[in-house]
Amino acid sequence: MNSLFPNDTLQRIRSCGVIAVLVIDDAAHAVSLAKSLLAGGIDVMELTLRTDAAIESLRRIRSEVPEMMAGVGTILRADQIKVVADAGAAFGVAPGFSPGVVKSAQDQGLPFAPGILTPSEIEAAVELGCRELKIFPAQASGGMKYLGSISAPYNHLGLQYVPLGGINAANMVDYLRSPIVPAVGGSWIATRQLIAEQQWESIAANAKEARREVDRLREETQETI
Ligand SMILES: O=C[C@H](O)COP(=O)(O)O
Ligand SMILES: CC(=O)C(=O)O
Repeated sequence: MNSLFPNDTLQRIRSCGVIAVLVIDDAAHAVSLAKSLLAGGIDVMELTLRTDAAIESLRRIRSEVPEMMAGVGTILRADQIKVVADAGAAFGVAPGFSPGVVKSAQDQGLPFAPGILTPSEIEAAVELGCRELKIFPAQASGGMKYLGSISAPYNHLGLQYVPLGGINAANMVDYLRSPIVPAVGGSWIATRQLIAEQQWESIAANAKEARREVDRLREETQETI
């Protein structure tokens, strides 16, 4: 097996343009959260394994909000991959590159994007067969200028990068203009605090704002073709 993203999963991520990265403390909030994101036009989310509620939240969303594509983030150990795959995650990601985690994702057939920040990490990930990568922390490391520079030697490989870290409605379009970026990810749409306070309208409004940025960019690029 491999851990490549199937075309339809990648297409869904590209079409959404933004992955809502979530830290959820209470699985009872999961369904309302997913519905709020959908109301704002965001249908791809990443539940981070930073809290115990992430896996139960994934199960509830899969069963009650099937229109949402839910992946899992912050996968730090190889043994977590089976739990994530068994719970029905559409994909897995991590902030960094761990060969053991990548190999476990390949064994389980879970689409997986490791985090990279250096040429050596890109090369190690490519050597293991990865094509979809996360770049973290994107803004602090130099934003799209850094990503454009670091990715240049590998452009012939068709790698795809999802930037994460410090991204928001004001800077997301800088990344999305690049053909090597199918989507950005970020926690600004639904912060841990907004979720804990059940601020569903604010979350839907943030999602809508992000959606507007993606749509505006699409209109602009079509106009210039
Ligand atoms: O720790 C990283 C976050 O999950 C994603 O970055 P952000 O909070 O800057 O959006
Ligand atoms: C930061 C990130 O990429 C993750 O937690 O998976």
